[in-house]
Amino acid sequence: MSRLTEQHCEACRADAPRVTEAEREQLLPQIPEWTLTRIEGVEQLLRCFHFPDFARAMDFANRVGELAEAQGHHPAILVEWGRVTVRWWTHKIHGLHRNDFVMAARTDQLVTSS
Ligand SMILES: C[C@H](O)[C@H](O)[C@H]1CNC2=NC(N)=NC(=O)C2=N1
Repeated sequence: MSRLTEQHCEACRADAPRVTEAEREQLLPQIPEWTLTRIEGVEQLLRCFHFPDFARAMDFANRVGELAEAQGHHPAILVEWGRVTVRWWTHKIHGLHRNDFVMAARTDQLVTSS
């Protein structure tokens, strides 16, 4: 299987499977900076990105938004002075799909490409 950064999101349906425990163990090492968390009962991937000021935080958030639009899969993004918090989960299945791991890895690439 190719690396997460080389993959694209698939169209998500309400009956799509959540990632299994085994898949999670296999995928998490590719996104070591991300935290597995549960918010209001929904499992999500979370990472905080740090920047020198608000303008560069906003610029990064906009690039995450462009990535989301291109892939048809969207995060929660909190923009603060010097910090952007990104959370990925799949709304339709109220949990984690492979898409969320792909998007977390692709989000990391935006930092290294900035
Ligand atoms: C109609 C539209 O494609 C769907 O609602 C997409 C939009 N982006 C999405 N993003 C996320 N994170 N989860 C979804 O279930 C989802 N569904």
